[in-house]
Amino acid sequence: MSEGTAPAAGEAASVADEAARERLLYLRGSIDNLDAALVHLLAERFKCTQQVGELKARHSLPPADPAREAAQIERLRRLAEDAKLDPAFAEKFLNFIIGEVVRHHRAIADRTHEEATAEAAGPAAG
Ligand SMILES: O=C(O)C(=O)C[C@]1(C(=O)O)C=C[C@@H](O)C=C1
Repeated sequence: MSEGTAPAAGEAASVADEAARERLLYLRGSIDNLDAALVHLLAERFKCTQQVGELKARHSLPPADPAREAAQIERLRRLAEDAKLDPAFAEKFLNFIIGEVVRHHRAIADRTHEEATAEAAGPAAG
């Protein structure tokens, strides 16, 4: 190439750097969208489990159901494998979420029990 038309080595590198920066920004935009979707999905899941916790507390059902959890984990590991996601990670993630749900269930059960006890004791004095 004749002098003056070929980009200098430094110029080529900065074009490549610029393309890499654009690609990084593009990918980060998708990551931000996916993180937002995850937050919304989790919020909906916790809305459901809140109702499950209240139902369980009202009917004196145990907060945790290990058989159900085992079935969920087996199913999620299968789905993860199909989706080329590490099944061990999927299992850890589900266990983390369920652990939090069970903690909420226990708090709801304690509150429900306290309310029922107070009601059975009759109107408070004073
Ligand atoms: O399905 C239930 O019984 C729930 O309480 C929900 C849930 C879950 O988060 O998926 C949580 C705790 C149980 O051990 C099993 C499953």
